Amino acid sequence: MTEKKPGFFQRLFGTQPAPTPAPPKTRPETPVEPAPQSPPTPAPEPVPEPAPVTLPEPKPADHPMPPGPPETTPDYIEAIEDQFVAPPPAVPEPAQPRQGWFARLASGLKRSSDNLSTSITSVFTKRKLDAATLDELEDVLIQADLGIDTAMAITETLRRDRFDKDVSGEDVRNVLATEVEKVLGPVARPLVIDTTKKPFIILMIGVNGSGKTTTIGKLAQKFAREGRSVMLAAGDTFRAAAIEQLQVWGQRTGAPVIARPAGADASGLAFDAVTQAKAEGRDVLIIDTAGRLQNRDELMNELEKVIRVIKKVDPEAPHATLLTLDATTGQNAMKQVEIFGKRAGVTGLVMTKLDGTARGGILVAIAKTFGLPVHFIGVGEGVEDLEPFEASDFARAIAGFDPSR
Ligand SMILES: Nc1nc2c(ncn2[C@@H]2O[C@H](COP(=O)(O)OP(=O)(O)OP(=O)(O)O)[C@@H](O)[C@H]2O)c(=O)[nH]1
Repeated sequence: MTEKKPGFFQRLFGTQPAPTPAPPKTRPETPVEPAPQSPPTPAPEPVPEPAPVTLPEPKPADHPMPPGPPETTPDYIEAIEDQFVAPPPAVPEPAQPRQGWFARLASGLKRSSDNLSTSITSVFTKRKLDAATLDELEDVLIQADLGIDTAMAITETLRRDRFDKDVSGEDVRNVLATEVEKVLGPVARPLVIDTTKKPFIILMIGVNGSGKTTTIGKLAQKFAREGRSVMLAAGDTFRAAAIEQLQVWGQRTGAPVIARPAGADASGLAFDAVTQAKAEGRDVLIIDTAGRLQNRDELMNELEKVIRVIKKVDPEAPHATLLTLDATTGQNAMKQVEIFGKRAGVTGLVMTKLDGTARGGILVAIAKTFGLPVHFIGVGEGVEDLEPFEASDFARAIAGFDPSR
């Protein structure tokens, strides 16, 4: 059970630290050296040299630079090489207190909880609980994507306990929180890093833009804070921007990033990354993959190939295959779980962008239907906006209650 700390209200309603923004999807900016000042007169003084830039010692063994396809621009290669030669040291960020997370969870789920609360309140104004009201409530819950089973469980509980009595919106939200927690409790399982695996290999999969790369960055940060040595593999070789985005996260967290120029073979890169992480005795290797729609057969074949190739180096790997689900995709997320599960053997879920939707209830329907572990949820783009999934916190927040109590 999560420890409830004092001072939450102050954090919830007062100021809270601005979350660290996610790195941009554009190429990271190369520091611009100051232009030498022109001398005021045409005197023959030498133009002052710009201050030398001190870089950490290069670690070439960490960062091999495999050849890229000929179409790669020199510009791009240079940018990538810069990352390899001079990885900046990790800047450890202070651990954030958990109360901060409750505030982010509540505000992230606000659209979902407001939507539910408003609908529930409108159903339960001046009414005794009768069959028509229960039907209306069931519709509201189904429209909120909670799934038919959970919607029925909630209305059944109310029918049994409160039929023909006055029922307030708050009573209903209490039942909602209890039923949602019942569904989510069994799937709220932490991602356990098995330390006997060196490295523990995590494969991150999902449709385009579902938040894989961002989630990898957030996870790398968490693992680095836990004192683990992390390596990242930029397996989304389709998009140069995705490689660069991962490299920014690598810089931020001090994790070396195995990358090849855009267009390179993703399974070859995965093979090299696993081999290298093994040779270096890394604790965790997180492999990014290109986003793919679950109905694109050839892309799903490619994903299967990546997995086969990883297994050549370590037959038990990947030790975790995490599917990132964008909550805003609503019902389509159900299909994604089904197909990625069949093709790639999903071991756990990360639901992102719960802050960008009023349909956070979809997580409940997914939990009920598939029973897959939900390890983390994301409620924003910042590095602090991803946390291990806790059933009661989520259930309370989605029902519009303070999750810290
Ligand atoms: N609001 C919000 N945005 C998020 C969250 N997680 C990720 N994002 C944003 O979603 C966008 C896509 O995230 P990426 O991490 O690039 O997604 P991806 O799955 O790697 O994308 P592809 O490389 O196209 O497959 C970025 O702008 C992220 O900042 C979240 O929890 N909340």
